[in-house]
Amino acid sequence: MASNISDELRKAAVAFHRYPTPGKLEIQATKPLSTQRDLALAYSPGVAAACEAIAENEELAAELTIRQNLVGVISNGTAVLGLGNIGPLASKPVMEGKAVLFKKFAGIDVFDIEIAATEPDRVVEVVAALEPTFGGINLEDIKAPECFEIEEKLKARMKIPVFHDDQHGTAIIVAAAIVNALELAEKRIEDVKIVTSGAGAAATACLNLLVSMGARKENIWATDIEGVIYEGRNTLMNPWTGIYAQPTDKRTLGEVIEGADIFLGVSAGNVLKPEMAKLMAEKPLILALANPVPEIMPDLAREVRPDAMICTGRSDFPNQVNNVLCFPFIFRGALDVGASTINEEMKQAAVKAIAALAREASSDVVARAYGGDTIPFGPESLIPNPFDPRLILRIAPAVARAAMESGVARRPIADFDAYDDRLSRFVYRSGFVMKPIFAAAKEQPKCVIYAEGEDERTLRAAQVVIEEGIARPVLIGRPSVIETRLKRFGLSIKAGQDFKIVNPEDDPRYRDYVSLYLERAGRHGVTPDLARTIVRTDATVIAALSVLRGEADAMICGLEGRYPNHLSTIDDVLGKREGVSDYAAVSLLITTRGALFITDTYVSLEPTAMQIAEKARLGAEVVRRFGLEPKVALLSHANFGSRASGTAGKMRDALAILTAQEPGLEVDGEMNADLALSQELRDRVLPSSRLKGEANLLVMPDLDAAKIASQLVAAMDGSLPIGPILVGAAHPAQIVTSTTTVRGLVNVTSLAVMEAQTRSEG
Ligand SMILES: NC(=O)C1=CN([C@@H]2O[C@H](COP(=O)(O)OP(=O)(O)OC[C@H]3O[C@@H](n4cnc5c(N)ncnc54)[C@H](OP(=O)(O)O)[C@@H]3O)[C@@H](O)[C@H]2O)C=CC1
Ligand SMILES: CC(=O)C(=O)O
Ligand SMILES: [Mg+2]
Repeated sequence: MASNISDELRKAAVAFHRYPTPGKLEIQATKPLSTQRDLALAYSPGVAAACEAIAENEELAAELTIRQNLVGVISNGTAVLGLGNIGPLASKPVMEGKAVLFKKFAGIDVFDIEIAATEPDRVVEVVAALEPTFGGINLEDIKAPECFEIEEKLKARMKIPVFHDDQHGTAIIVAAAIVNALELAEKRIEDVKIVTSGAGAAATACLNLLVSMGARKENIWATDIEGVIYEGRNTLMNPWTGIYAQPTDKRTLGEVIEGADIFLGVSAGNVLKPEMAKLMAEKPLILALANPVPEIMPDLAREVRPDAMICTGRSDFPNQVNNVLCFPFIFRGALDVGASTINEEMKQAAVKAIAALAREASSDVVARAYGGDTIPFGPESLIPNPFDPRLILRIAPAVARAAMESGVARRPIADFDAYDDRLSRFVYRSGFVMKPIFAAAKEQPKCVIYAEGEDERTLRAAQVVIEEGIARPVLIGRPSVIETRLKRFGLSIKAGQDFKIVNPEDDPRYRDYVSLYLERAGRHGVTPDLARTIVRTDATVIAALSVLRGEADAMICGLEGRYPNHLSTIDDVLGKREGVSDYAAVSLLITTRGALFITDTYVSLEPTAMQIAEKARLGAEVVRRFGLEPKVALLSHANFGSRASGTAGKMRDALAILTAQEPGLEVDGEMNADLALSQELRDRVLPSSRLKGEANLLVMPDLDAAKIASQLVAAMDGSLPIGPILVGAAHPAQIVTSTTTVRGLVNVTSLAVMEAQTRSEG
């Protein structure tokens, strides 16, 4: 039964599931339970009030419980991936996995439920009885033909969406891929020959959807473990697949594959042989979707059919056609309008949204910003990448609208702009913020030199950066120390092979470095003797010199020592970017409300109005790198002239300067922080404010305010801090802090690489 995955991946996956706690999920309370009063509200006696309210009006369950955001992922383990009938208990990792995907991609909570029942009526009884618990039911990995009967009966009985993911999630994403592939191949769905391997849950639903889109039954050839589904066959037949029976004496996949435009594999690994692929029509589409082993491995298919468009269900090849691109988002839309079902209109809306997203022409900047397909639309990129944050933004509203228009929405959305805003906030809160930066970095990894190359965090970050193809690291440090530590920490990267070392105690470029340093810093009180010592001992100087000499594209320092000292070295050696009068440090916090940028958190103690305006402009530049439009608030203790104090006046002056310099920038001030984050509050004070919605860049009047505010927010909210991000240097240079984590270093590395790419383009 062992599936064909490498030993290395198998071990890593088992460890992943085992540590640090068994499994992939846990339940978290969303209300505090720290006092007796909390307990009285959450539990007896207070909870009775919520119960009675629902007993009187059941719609209130959507407001008083998690039901409307809770989906049951339910399996009986009879068709688990392509592993077959391995039973409900063994299916649990997949169901936990689906639960995590629902949560990560769409913010939907899930109880995974594995039931020990195979007889359809029994499964129906168990699931139907769960209706009070859930806002929707996602049936998973239940084999055909039982799955058809189970779903049909549940749909008839339940007033919430019941969706068999392997049927419809798969059909939707397959249809989207086919729409796009046919356009590229210049073929029409009415004309193409479609051959399946598999005639089960996924295959049947895919074919039904394709027929509803124009595919012709006489062009469809379904095969399963017994071969071709033909008229008169009486083994392993059922009414659902029977409709695709062909009047033919051909009996095997090998016989019917000839001239096929589309191979749809939803069966088992390695079923499509290279010699069969050879027989397909020109520019064929090969959908080898069995998991974890596809019907044909992409390299093998490519070898025999260089003209083919090839998709698999896996994350490690391009064109991942997997229902993960659909189920989180179709449920998001359905739940958000209280849909009673997921109907054909909603499915078609999802197909269109996915197909259109893949084709969306995006400028370089937008493609990077969204971290989606860096490969432009084409044979290698027929559908969006599962991490494309636009998936939720496009599919959920399209599905919600279709539900409303087709009359199945119990809680229609009144304001779609506000809904879009809510979805965007979800996207940017959930760690997707860094995705575009990682995607951009991986596209063209650059050479990054790390000053503190012996630090454990640098070594661990280097391992990640190399494995993920984000950058080519150079570590400053003693080779023997680095080697010993790599061994101690169990890291596999190798000096010379995966990364380079610059050894300050023994570097042939030493003399050149000293004279360059003198050239740059000689007028800052550095004598030749001092220069010789510094270049041997100060890793930040060495890092900056190698960037200046073009030996590295970007530098990172700051794990040790003080921020101002690192900045002053960078200033001595690299200097400021042309047209910039001062540096700024922008801190990004991924808060529970979304991404919040704060400037200047490290550089200027008491900036002038002119400097504040510049910091706002540099901050806006950073916000744009994340694909966001800056919404800038100049913060103060006063609101729009409410007090005549000095700092309020300074922020007002800064606004005037900024508006003159960059009239298109959405900025206002001076204002309090609460006004910056609430349109409603702002409307009460200055309804005509140029700032709309929530500010995402807060410009602080001085360093105290910036540092205190960012640390307070991070500590109270548990926000994820990214940065500080240094702007204003003539070459890419970043200064982290002594508390930066390994993940933090990886984040800053990606930002530095992205900046280096922009410089080399410019
Ligand atoms: N990429 C994606 O998003 C998805 C991929 N899949 C994959 O599709 C496959 C099928 O899933 P599903 O439809 O839910 O399961 P089902 O059990 O409902 O259907 C499986 C089908 O494949 C056939 N089959 C099994 N082994 C072979 C074989 N060696 N040669 C030819 N046909 C075979 C079965 O035939 P018979 O019944 O006669 O035994 C049956 O028709 C799995 O590998 C699954 O991982 C499924 C859903 C989504
Ligand atoms: C992806 C999926 O649902 C499956 O392979 O079963
Ligand atoms: Mg499945």
